[in-house]
Amino acid sequence: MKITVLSDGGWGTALASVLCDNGHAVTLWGPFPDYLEEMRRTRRNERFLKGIELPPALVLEADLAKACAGSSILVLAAPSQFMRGMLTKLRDVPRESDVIYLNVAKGIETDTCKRMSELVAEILGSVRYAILSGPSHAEEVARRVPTAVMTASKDAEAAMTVQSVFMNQYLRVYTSDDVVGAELGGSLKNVLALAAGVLDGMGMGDNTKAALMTRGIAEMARLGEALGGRHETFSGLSGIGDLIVTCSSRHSRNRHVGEELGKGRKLEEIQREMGMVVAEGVKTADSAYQLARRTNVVTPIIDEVYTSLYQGKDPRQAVRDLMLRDPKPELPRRTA
Ligand SMILES: NC(=O)C1=CN([C@@H]2O[C@H](COP(=O)(O)OP(=O)(O)OC[C@H]3O[C@@H](n4cnc5c(N)ncnc54)[C@H](O)[C@@H]3O)[C@@H](O)[C@H]2O)C=CC1
Ligand SMILES: O=C(CO)COP(=O)(O)O
Repeated sequence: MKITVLSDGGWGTALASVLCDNGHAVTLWGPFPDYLEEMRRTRRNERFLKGIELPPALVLEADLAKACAGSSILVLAAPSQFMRGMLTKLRDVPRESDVIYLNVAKGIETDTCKRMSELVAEILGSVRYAILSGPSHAEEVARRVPTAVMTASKDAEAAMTVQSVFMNQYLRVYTSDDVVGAELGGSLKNVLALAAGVLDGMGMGDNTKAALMTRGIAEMARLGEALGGRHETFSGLSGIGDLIVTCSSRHSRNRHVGEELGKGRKLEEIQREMGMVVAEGVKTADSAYQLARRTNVVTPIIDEVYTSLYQGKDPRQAVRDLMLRDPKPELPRRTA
């Protein structure tokens, strides 16, 4: 099958390698032709996925129309804040009529607060859409470390196609029909990963991290359900699974940003140091905060991340305020 991966970040590159391993004809497109040329010369993507050799069969193509021609799956691998621009370019390019758009980004557009499926529908209309999500750092998938993810689509056939195309001995893929839950799980966990990093940076303990993750998933599920996701999805790979990996992994960019903030550094300086590498949670904290206001869902941790990032609140004060919220039961009391 011809499959095109749109955007040359770490994740797009790792997934392109999986697809090459699985014997597909894979093309990788990137937004910067000069950088694509450098990758073609070195057969590496040192900017976004260090130390990994690109598969010999992987085609690198700077022309979007050529890259997409004849493809059965277009993997949308741009960070979410660049997705609108990429989809707008894609609209003007000839594509197969039954092509599957597989989003692998984990974020919510700022200003509009749109999930990626909403953005695809707005720009491309009613098309076959699926999302791939779950605990999966590019650095490990590219090294063929056993990993499990899920793909969600309203179109059962599309989900099964994605499953069969990506699945192999080191990548296990489950299917689901909960697109909203999967999109929100993958996006909201990045905001909590920032908080987890802040705790690391401040030198807090394992108890604190476990409390954050447990109360964090409750918050994600509450907001996710209010926005149309299924509660059970947040107990799965795209919920608690991804939250665990992102809050604890040395590979996580979001946890890294949080850790530097927790050491007292400024956000602008940390992001400048990361260059073009993206930590989605920074923007998603804003969208998540807005979505919680719209739905009247109580999201104390997301709110503290938002005020620490955007209103200059001291993260130590944020932790104190979370600890001293009104006492509550963990679960509502059983009446019978
Ligand atoms: N890296 C990972 O392990 C995983 C990442 N994801 C998600 O995949 C999406 C892409 O992330 P990564 O591949 O990690 O990105 P990255 O941080 O490795 O690379 C940044 C990407 O943004 C593009 N870019 C930079 N400036 C741009 C601009 N001005 N206009 C258009 N494109 C621009 C770059 O070409 C590159 O493709 C994100 O939503 C991320 O949350 C999901 C699962 C795993
Ligand atoms: O989504 C991811 C792993 O599943 C990547 O997380 P980071 O963006 O924090 O690196």
